[in-house]
Amino acid sequence: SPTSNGQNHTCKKTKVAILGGGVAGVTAAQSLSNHSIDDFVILEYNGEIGGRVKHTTFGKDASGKPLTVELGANWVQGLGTTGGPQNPIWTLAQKYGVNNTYSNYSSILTYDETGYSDYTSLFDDFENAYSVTEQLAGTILTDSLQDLNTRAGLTRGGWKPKKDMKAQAIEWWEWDWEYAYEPEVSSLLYGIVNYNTSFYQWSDENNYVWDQRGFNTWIKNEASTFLGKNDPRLHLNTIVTNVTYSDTGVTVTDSKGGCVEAEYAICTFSLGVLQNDAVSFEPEFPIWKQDSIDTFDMGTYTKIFLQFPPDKVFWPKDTQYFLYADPAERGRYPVFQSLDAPGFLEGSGIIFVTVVHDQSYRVEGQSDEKTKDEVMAVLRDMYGADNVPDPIDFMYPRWSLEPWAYGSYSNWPWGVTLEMHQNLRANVGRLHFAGEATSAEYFGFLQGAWYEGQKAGEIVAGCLKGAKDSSCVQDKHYAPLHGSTAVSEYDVQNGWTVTSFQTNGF
Ligand SMILES: Cc1cc2nc3c(=O)[nH]c(=O)nc-3n(C[C@H](O)[C@H](O)[C@H](O)COP(=O)(O)OP(=O)(O)OC[C@H]3O[C@@H](n4cnc5c(N)ncnc54)[C@H](O)[C@@H]3O)c2cc1C
Repeated sequence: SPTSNGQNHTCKKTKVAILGGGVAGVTAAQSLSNHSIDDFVILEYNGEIGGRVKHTTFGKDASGKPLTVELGANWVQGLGTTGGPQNPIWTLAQKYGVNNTYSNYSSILTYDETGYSDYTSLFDDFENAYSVTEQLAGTILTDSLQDLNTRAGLTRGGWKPKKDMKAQAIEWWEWDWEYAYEPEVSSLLYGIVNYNTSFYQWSDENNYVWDQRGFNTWIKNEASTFLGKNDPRLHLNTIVTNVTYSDTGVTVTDSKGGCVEAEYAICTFSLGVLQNDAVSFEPEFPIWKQDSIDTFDMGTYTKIFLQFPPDKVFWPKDTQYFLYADPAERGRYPVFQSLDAPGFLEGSGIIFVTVVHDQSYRVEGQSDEKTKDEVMAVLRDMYGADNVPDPIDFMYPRWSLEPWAYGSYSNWPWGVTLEMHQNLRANVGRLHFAGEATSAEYFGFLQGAWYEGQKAGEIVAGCLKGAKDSSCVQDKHYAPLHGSTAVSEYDVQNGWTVTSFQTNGF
């Protein structure tokens, strides 16, 4: 029979179509399951679940066995206290015995293009400024003041790196490394709130996962508590191309012409996927929704892996991090992280360097060879040309180009309100949204995806149980969105003498 989107075959019918099998998709399905709603399908682009929690093999250990490294999420961020509140990701990582080690951010040495150079005292300067900035964010929130960008916030605290490349390297370590964007474009208010919700609510520890089964082992294990082996509800290698939604249902088509007709759908595609029109939505999203998709930022975070002969490791083995201040370009190969350090992949000879945003685009757009040459030149500046042999393996992912992600994780641009963010979260008809980016409190983090997936699952379960169920809520959205200067204030005192726009339009 013809389907609602005109295709001439029968659609598979189900109650809920879950679009994407990352953390949010899996927790959404788990919520439905917990409500005894078992009639759902998960449509996933890749050949396995986990989404941006993704690993690959890289290099070899002493016995010739390939090693596993994480291309995406790598840390549990904000753990929690025993008996106290815990990050759900930490609870699950412990439940499945995921191997991890405390990231000691004090275990760091600093470098510039001449080699080792101790500028660690700048950390204290930054952190003093940051405390002032935190207070400021608190005032902005409680007094509903206008948001600032983080640059202005840091300046208020007395932090002004200007052209001092060492100070810029410190700032990159403290800010860009987490948000994947510069302070200039990041919200002071929501950047600080985002830090505090995880690190003050639970604990300020970040544990680095080096489990050789891969970090996504907890997702797979958790999914197997409600999905059977080869469960027919899990459709892997399925590329969704069209989502047609209304107030009565959602029809989803994939690239092979397969189709699912559902009473509800939960879309967990990344902000990058939504921004890049990788999937068509019919009807087009309402303006309030589309604007919010286009307003939030999708950051890119690229880890570049190198393996050296384990007996020729040239960096201090007892140290976790090495910060490099490039003399000309901020954020150019700034943080090297050793996996051949106590508690990690000891004896592996693996080190990796991380870049974000513009440097990610640059690196992801060029050849492996070119990037390798650049990184090697930096390492030889840091440690001396004679000490640094050629790597025996080299690899990095290209997140900004992945058609199922188009980036790594979202960031909150400055000046953007909570209402605008709510428009990103809110459902359109029976199409609901969840994922890292829809989390106001934990955007960018695994916990954000986890809570949002759970929330969407709860709402849809409530709706399926009966429209009167109190958990079946229409998400709030704001249209139009107010917040700029009132027209009456466009006057001479405010430097505005042209009045024609008021009579003739803009
Ligand atoms: C490099 C990197 C480092 C990170 N580091 C950390 C970290 O250390 N700690 C932390 O907490 N978080 C980290 N994150 C963020 C974390 O990985 C994400 O917040 C989380 O995994 C997002 O889950 P999600 O379910 O919202 O989205 P996703 O994992 O993106 O899930 C969405 C799913 O939809 C699928 N999909 C997309 N398009 C289609 C389509 N057309 N058809 C069918 N399926 C589709 C995708 O394949 C994917 O599986 C990092 C992310 C990256 C990339």
